[in-house]
Amino acid sequence: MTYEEAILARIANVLESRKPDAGADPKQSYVASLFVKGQDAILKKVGEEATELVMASKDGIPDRIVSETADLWFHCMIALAHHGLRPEDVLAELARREGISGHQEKASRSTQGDSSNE
Ligand SMILES: N=c1c2ncn([C@@H]3O[C@H](COP(=O)(O)OP(=O)(O)OP(=O)(O)O)[C@@H](O)[C@H]3O)c2ncn1[C@@H]1O[C@H](COP(=O)(O)O)[C@@H](O)[C@H]1O
Repeated sequence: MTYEEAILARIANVLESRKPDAGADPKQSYVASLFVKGQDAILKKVGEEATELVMASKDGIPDRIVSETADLWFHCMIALAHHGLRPEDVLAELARREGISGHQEKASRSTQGDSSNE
């Protein structure tokens, strides 16, 4: 496991420990408070953080772009955890896609009769 993978895995472990059935206190833990509020609250934060990243990117301030991207990734990890998924699942999917052009992937979808992205 790389240093970066280890960071994501450690955060994912902390997220698991913040779930209601793990006994985390929503008054003490931001993550626990989001889990208690439920999926809609988690997804609302994902949407807000995505919008904040868009604004930071338009402003072109590198520190803010990094900070807002961290916020977005973090809240995406909470959304994954809500579904029992882990960052390793996303890394595996990215690894599977490595070297496959997006154009090539889309073309192969249309020859398979997948019209979901038309
Ligand atoms: N990486 C993070 C992290 N990034 C962002 N945040 C929080 O996510 C929230 C982002 O919301 P906003 O930027 O919109 O700020 P806000 O207006 O204060 O938030 P809201 O009131 O709208 O929810 C803030 O409260 C941030 O502090 C994080 N909270 C926790 N972590 C990690 O999660 C771990 C567990 O956190 P707790 O569950 O709080 O102990 C921590 O040790 C960290 O490793």
